[in-house]
Amino acid sequence: MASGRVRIGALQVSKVLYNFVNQEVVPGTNINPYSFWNGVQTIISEFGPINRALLKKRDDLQVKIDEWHRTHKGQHNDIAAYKAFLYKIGYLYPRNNTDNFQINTSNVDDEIAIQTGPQLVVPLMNARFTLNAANARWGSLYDALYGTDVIPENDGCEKTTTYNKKRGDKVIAYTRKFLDQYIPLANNLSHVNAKKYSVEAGELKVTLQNDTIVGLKSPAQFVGYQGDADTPKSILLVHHGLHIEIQIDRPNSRNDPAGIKDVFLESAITTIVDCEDSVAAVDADDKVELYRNWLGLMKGNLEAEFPKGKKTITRKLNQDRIYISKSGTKVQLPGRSLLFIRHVGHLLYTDAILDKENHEIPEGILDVVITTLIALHDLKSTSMHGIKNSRTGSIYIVKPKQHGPEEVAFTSRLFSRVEDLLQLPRNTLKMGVMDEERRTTLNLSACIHVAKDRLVFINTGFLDRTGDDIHTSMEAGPIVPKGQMKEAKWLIAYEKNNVNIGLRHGLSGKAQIGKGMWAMPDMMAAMIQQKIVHPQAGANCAWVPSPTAATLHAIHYHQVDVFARQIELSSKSSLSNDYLDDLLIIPVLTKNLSSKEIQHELDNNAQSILGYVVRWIDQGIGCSKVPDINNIGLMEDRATLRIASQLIANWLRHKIVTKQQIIQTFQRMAQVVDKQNADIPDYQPMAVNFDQNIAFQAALELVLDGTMQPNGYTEPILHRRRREFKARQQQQQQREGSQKKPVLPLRSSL
Ligand SMILES: CC(=O)SCCNC(=O)CCNC(=O)[C@H](O)C(C)(C)COP(=O)(O)OP(=O)(O)OC[C@H]1O[C@@H](n2cnc3c(N)ncnc32)[C@H](O)[C@@H]1OP(=O)(O)O
Ligand SMILES: O=CC(=O)O
Ligand SMILES: [Mg+2]
Repeated sequence: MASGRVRIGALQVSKVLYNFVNQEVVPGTNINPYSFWNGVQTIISEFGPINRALLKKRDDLQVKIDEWHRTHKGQHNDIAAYKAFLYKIGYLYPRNNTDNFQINTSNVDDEIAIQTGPQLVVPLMNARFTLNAANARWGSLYDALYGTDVIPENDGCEKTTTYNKKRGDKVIAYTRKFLDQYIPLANNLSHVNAKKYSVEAGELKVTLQNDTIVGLKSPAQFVGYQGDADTPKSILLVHHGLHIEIQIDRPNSRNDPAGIKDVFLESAITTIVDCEDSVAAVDADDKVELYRNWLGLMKGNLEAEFPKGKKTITRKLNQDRIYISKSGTKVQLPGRSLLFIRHVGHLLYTDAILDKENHEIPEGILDVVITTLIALHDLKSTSMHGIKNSRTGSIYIVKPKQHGPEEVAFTSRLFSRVEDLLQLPRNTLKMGVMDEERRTTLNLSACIHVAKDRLVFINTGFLDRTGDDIHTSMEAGPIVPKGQMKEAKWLIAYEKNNVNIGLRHGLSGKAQIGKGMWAMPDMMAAMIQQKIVHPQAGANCAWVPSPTAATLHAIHYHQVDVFARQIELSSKSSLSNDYLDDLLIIPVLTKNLSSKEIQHELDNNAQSILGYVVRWIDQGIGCSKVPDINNIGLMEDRATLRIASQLIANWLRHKIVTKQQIIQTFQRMAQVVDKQNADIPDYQPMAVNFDQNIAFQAALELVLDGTMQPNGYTEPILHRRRREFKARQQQQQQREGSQKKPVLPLRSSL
């Protein structure tokens, strides 16, 4: 047995994982480590082979679909024939079997069941960001407006090194308007004219400039306050189930007539801490790093120390917020976002544990056993800091990249076995199902059915879903450029289908119907304009990339009453719509592209692939902001990489581009990316030696071998290449005999 491993029965567990579990996780859980590891062994031997069989089924179906397209050239538009074929091979499930049921999930926290609002996603590898995300339940509207393009930088309103009063005044005006819209005063009076907020006999009173004293149009919106009733430090209000806090601090209010220092919005109601597409975790060391951060969240003691400006900051989890209610009793509101954890999908295998045949085990199995063991600290309230995640005793797991009902059922059975192992009541483990693979979308009712007692969300992960659409139909013909995908008929149907099916099966009030990521982290004005479509479509939540985006997107849930919208949608006959035919429309090009259009698309994708991959391979960073060809910083993760690489692979397959053209383009764009990254310490330029640069080779491989990747996933190549990079780095360090440099010098995992 290799050194660095501990034998547990037939398993070989890496020491770093074994020690972490036994020394850091188990104490306080009342779990016997011996029984735990034995149980893990049994689960792996039972579920490992099924995992493998499910993956084989994916491949078998893909082979049949490829063959059908090859033998039915140009017939992909014959939906009836295509559909009949998909039913025949079992890709499509019969429709009517599972149509008539409601989900039955219980013990769900309010944040999921009855609150609507932004859902933040954060890479769990990065403790600094993760803490920020957990604390993003509450966000400053003043900061979110002042710091972003929602207030345009023109007319003297630029962001300057010191406070720009003109810009600040715009922020204040925007916020007062927000208050007038969602917390209106009686008699159509305005917060703009407020000079004092106070509490009298349990009611909020607002004194205006002309000394009129007015209450709220709906007095029930006033929930509580902090400080003295006559001169409160903060006023707590509520609208659409979301809280708003007016903070009053005259000396620090920049001469605001009412002494308002800031307005805080309840923002990231839920957060997904991510072990999947936004992280680069390729071995036991990486996995333990992730799990240790999750442990810190579940024990409430996660901390990160980092330099900011001239100071060193120590970031911790925020406490709950305490107010005095109207009637003088205590009001306690969660200070932190309700956390989900996103595991990896069924495809990944990890060498953190080897099975009896010396094979790597399915990483999804490792994720569920370890993260659930860790979450016992939350369920058993072992936190010394009074920090708690679920108040209903649930553990929220997002399971990504599942292909159809069989795979969802497999996950649910696996969850049950882990519940038994850790003596948890059935359905403690809740499942969020990413509707992000074609076979899941097409059989969504059946997927929900097999998880109906533990389902807490369905979410349109449109990025992976786009990648899967391209790969599945690889042989059908050349696919449209990325920018045109938004208008594709299948995608429009997919978004509607998800909401419809969610409502049909009674998710409203029990589980979230969620929408996808805003992938332009710096374009907040555009987000304010566009992302309102998510609540309008009946979605309880939608993904945002940052706390600032969460605060701004929260405004949309004040604008739209999602539950009212869901009732409206449910009463429409369209709820019974079956979008199947539209979902099957393949986005094949219908007109020839000019060589200029082709090269532009190739350049753009090459730049984003290289910009993302070089940080993934060399620095272990799984989510980056990468400029596109128009210099707009885009959030890139493995799902966006899947789209870009599959699209170019598809164009190569259909001779829209040549291999030579791709290589030349990648070499040219590597120089652009090298320039963009020149300021990163220790950055190794790709353009120095293309043949030897692992990141460059990985990027190219993703495209040139793209058609052969399972379901178009990027993980196999990324993981192999990152391991290669780490090994090379280690060898180099050994050669240099350097003790100083850590193996992963550049990871920003503070
Ligand atoms: C298809 C899918 O699966 S989508 C899901 C995966 N995607 C994600 O998880 C997106 C997460 N977002 C991120 O990783 C980042 O926001 C990026 C990479 C997009 C941009 O990162 P950066 O360029 O470093 O952001 P930027 O410089 O604008 O802001 C950094 C600040 O914002 C905070 N921040 C940014 N994103 C987040 C986040 N998701 N959660 C918490 N804090 C965040 C950081 O903590 C930092 O503040 P600090 O200095 O006080 O710690
Ligand atoms: O995971 C989200 C996606 O869009 O993919
Ligand atoms: Mg995804």
